[in-house]
Amino acid sequence: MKQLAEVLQSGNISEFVSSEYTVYPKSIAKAGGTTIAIVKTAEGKKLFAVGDDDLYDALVGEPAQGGEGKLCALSHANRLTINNFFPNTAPRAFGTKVATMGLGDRLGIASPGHIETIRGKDIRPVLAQQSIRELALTGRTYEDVLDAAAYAVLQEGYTDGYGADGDHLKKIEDIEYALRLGFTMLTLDCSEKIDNSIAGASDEELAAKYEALPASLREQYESRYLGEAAAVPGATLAFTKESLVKDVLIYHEAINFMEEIYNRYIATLDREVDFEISIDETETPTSPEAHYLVANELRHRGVSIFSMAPRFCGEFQKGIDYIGDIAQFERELASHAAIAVHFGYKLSIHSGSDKFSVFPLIGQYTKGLFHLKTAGTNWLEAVRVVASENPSLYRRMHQYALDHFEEATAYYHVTTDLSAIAPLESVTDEQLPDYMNENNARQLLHITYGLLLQAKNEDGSLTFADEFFQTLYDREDVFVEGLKRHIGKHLELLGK
Ligand SMILES: O=C(O)[C@@H](O)[C@H](O)[C@H](O)C(=O)CO
Repeated sequence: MKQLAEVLQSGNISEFVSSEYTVYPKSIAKAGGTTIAIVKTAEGKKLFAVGDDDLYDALVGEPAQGGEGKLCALSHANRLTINNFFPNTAPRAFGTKVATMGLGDRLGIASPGHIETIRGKDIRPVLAQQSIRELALTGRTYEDVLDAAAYAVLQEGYTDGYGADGDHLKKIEDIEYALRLGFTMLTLDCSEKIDNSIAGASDEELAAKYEALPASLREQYESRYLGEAAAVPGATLAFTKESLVKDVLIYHEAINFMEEIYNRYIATLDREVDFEISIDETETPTSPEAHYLVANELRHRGVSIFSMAPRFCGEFQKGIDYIGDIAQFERELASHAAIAVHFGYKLSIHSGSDKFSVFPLIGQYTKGLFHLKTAGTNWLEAVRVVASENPSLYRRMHQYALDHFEEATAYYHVTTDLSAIAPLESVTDEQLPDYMNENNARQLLHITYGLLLQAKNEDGSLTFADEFFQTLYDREDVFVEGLKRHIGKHLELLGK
């Protein structure tokens, strides 16, 4: 470590040679008289610091061998110190004028590869993006999520800014949890306030429900939407009394919820937060008219949003390409994108992983100004690494996923055909990575991530996770290249 201290202070990192550990060269940073760097050791990544002032004193670590400097854990406390001395390692809001991409990292190890993929492009990364569902399934916390993203930004010397999205939040306590930690994006999941029963209600039931609303409210809706046609350039909108009644009954409570959370939190914060509305995780596809209604009501109520995630026609399932009539998708996308432009926010594409057949349309109709959310596909790239570098582990994980698939379908909507997946015994080790190119196998491994990562043996040890993370640690170069290739394909087709 003495040599490392010397080369860090001299700035001649190229002279550093060690059999014990390697330095991430882009991580070298100075604040006052202290220099830090992230190093890869046999025991994991550490933060090395050498110096003698505030930053050095604030970092918690052990004296390094050789007496020069100290070796610190990539801990939550040290991350907060790093944030204080290096502001670019703290998340920020981006607003509506730049394209953004949610790069959800369920493992806490994907962000370096994401940064290398997105660096220099006309789009900014939301590296710290996880839903409460993902935290529950992986056993992680939002502190873990932020820590991992911040250390990745330090490791990669990334200075263009990154976001932190408390994703698919439904409960007040989860919203407050994310905001308390400094999350810079809030995705409000309104699915529990959307009344999906309306789609199948009889005319009598619809009339009774609608008449039960206050007359003043009904008159307000009717005067706004049944009078003059909505004038949104590029959007085809046609309200009828029948469609208006349904949309009001489907979304009225959700709109109230959006307004409540905005007024209670977003409007009162002393900092910028990108506020996203999610109405995508629901059975009811969002018609362009319904999208316009929600957006227009929010405007009338003074609610300003960063992005809106409608439930598009067709299927945006996890980890696989778009399923549906692409011509209809294009027609409706044109209106959805025009509505977003009209009201001054970005269209957000959830379950954005792998929707290659519609990415060019999304880039075209949003004019390159969108928010795209991915998460599962990044987990699957890690699984691909295991399939190529540790076939025995992959086979055990694959079998476990087959055995526990039904349990996982409680969390995610998929139409996976397990019978279409090639039997493990028919696949050679060299062919294992090909599973990640087959939709049914992709969804099998996608939705079982929580069960796989938290599986335990009878003695309480982790069945797969320790070996899984060690494999990814040993072959992080393969993981980075896989993410650059796969997420790079997303960006290229989106026109970025
Ligand atoms: O799995 C989750 O809960 C999230 O990744 C969620 O699916 C996210 O909002 C998303 O759409 C990622 O593609």
